[in-house]
Amino acid sequence: MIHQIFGTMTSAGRKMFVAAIVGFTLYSMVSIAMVLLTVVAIVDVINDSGHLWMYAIALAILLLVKTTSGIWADKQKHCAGFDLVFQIRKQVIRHLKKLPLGYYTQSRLGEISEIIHRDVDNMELIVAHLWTRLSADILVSVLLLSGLLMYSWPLALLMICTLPLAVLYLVLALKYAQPLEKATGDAGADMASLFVEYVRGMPVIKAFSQSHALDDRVHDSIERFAQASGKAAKNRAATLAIYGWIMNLSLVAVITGGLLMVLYGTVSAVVFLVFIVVSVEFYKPFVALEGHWMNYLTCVDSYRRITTVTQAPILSEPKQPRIPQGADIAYEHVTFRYAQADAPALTDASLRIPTGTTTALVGPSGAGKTTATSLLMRFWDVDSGQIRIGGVDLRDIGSEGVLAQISVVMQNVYLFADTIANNISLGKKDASREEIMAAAKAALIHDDIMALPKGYNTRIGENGVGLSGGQRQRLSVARAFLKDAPIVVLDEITANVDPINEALMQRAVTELTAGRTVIVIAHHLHTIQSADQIVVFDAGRIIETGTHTQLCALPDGYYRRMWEQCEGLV
Ligand SMILES: Nc1ncnc2c1ncn2[C@@H]1O[C@H](COP(=O)(O)OP(=O)(O)OP(=O)(O)O)[C@@H](O)[C@H]1O
Repeated sequence: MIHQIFGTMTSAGRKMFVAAIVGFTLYSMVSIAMVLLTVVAIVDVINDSGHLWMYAIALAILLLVKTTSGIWADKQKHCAGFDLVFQIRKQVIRHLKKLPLGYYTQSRLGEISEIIHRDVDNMELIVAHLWTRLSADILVSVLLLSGLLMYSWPLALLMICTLPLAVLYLVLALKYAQPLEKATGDAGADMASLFVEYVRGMPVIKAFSQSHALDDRVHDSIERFAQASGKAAKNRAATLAIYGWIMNLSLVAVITGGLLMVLYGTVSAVVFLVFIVVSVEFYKPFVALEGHWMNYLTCVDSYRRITTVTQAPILSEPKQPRIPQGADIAYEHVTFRYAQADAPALTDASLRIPTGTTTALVGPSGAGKTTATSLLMRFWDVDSGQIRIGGVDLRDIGSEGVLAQISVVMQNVYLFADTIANNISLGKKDASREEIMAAAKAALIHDDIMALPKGYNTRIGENGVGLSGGQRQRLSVARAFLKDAPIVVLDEITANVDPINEALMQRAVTELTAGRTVIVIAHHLHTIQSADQIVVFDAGRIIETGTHTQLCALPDGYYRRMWEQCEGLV
């Protein structure tokens, strides 16, 4: 981890890191020099040497050097820490962009946001608060100890007599603390992701307030986090107290041994006094060690979570992407299984969709219709077989190339907190206002937009401005018009819009799909009778393919039974 973190920092960041260590070393050395000078001054002034003003000036100069080096080192350490956080955050975002879209349906958004915010911020601890101080402290301690050993080695040995035991205790205690810190971090990430789910699902939660299912999960997660962090905090407090006690036994040893040596005349009272004062300075880094180590554990834990994003597998992209010739689609013996699933969602599926035709995918819930369209958009790559657009394998076209060929109109339309115009121009970033308006007119949403307070410049979400379900769907049709891709994937509208909106949507969609290759995930059989091809899925397999008339003519066919049931209901 340490090696990788240093590799992530820029050379300017690394320079600031070294500068911070130099600054803190200077700061600590000057602090010790001031203490020693004070002791010498007291002895000297008591002996009436008359150097009082000289000592006062020397102390004032040292104080100035100490303050300046402290401020400088502090600034350098924070800048080095920010450099690291900035670089890691950029790395995470770069990788997030490369991840297949399928990753986002699997992974929880709250968790990703928690990693980008809290875990990446935690990495600043490691550089700013841990390594710079620790490196400087270790350097100063070694220098101090060498000096004191030369000054009076018996007292110096007494000063460090319990230190190895204290450090050994700390190492063991922190090994014990590691799973507690990990549990706290994981519970925090879990709680954050549930909060996001909770806020996003608020309308549903309110509508089904009887069930309280998510309420209970949120409360459980809060409790789990409180319990985990409480346990970790108790353990920290106990570790700190015991560690401090073992270490301070050295101080008792120095005082007792030193007093005996003064009594027997082995050392002078001044040497003894110097040792007591310097011991306090010597122990300071070791007192801080516990906190440093805890920070280190936090960082290791955060780094582990960051790598779950930065090392998530990405789809391989072609060095020289090929451009499809035409908009016909071919599925050849496609098999695909989701990462955590036992059975494949699609098995040996083969299908040909000629350019400019409409194909409806039908079948019971969970049959594999959405998976088939997701694979076409390269949200994931197939496990075996291949999918081709215009005769070229999707893996040779590359993710960007594939998505450029396809417009998607889904039931759940995501709108960004931006202007209506920018929401439409997602399909074509450099679109002019005229092009945006033409697309909106074609999608029969122009009049609705003009009725909004600022027309196309109205921001979604501002002053409570929103769009109805039907309007949102037509806005997504406008996006598709603007994108003008040769293939359209359409999730057929279910009954969640009113008849007027549904009729408008149907007209807009008919206009959009004319002349394009269209795949419709069909929920109503009576809307797809005129499709050029109907593909029936069941348990991940394509079991029937044909026109409505052909499929109805199949004796005991699956589609025929579905159709008869549907007719019966009508
Ligand atoms: N992200 C996912 N991770 C794991 N399994 C999934 C995922 N998405 C779908 N599945 C599973 O894959 C199978 C096919 O699902 P798919 O969504 O393709 O069916 P569908 O025919 O579109 O269903 P529906 O009409 O209800 O949308 C189902 O068993 C489903 O549980």
